[in-house]
Amino acid sequence: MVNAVAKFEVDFSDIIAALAGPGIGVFPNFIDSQIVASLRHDVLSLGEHELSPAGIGRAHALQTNGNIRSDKTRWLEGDRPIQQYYLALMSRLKHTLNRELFLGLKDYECHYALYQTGDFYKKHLDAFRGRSNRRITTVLYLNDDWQVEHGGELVVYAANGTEPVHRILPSAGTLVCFLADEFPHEVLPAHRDRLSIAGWFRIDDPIAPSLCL
Ligand SMILES: O=C(O)CCC(=O)C(=O)O
Ligand SMILES: [Fe+2]
Repeated sequence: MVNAVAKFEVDFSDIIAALAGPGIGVFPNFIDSQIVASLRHDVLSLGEHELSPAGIGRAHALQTNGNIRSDKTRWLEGDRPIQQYYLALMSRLKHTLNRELFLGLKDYECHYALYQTGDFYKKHLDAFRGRSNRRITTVLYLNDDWQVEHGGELVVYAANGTEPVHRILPSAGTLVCFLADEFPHEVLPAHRDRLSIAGWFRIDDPIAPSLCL
């Protein structure tokens, strides 16, 4: 099935415009529903022991802190064809971002995240300017038929304030993309299982080799 849909074309032009303009964009139906279903199937096929409590902070000082976030994650390493498909798609996006916006992105890393009932991720930034190699955050949601009453919204705040600028339902196929050091955001508690793939484009700047977040 993956091969049959691998030729599915994804248009990146709206993402380029969003990142060059406001620095954030929300793209419903970004990915074909068959692909989303395969990704969902892939994460649901993982056993309990294959998902770990999510970490906070830099890789070399990674700690888990259930007061800040309570989801479970698993990094995508291309173990199965559907993961390879998604990583290849993001690699194409990386090349397009570099070509169009001269961002010098070197790498992309992403993990599945499972928020079970009651799980949350308190307000945070994904990167701190000058102290992180993460430049752009992507989140793709995998949840069919998500309703407002299921909670679990991603609330994104203005760069310099407490004003929410986006409230995003984690609906299947929706992609959110934003500058990682500009937008504080939080995941509100979900009332049913909430699946996503959170990822980051990185500049692995040799000037700051030890900055890993
Ligand atoms: O799942 C989401 O909506 C956002 C997750 C997030 O903020 C993160 O993993 O850093
Ligand atoms: Fe985040």
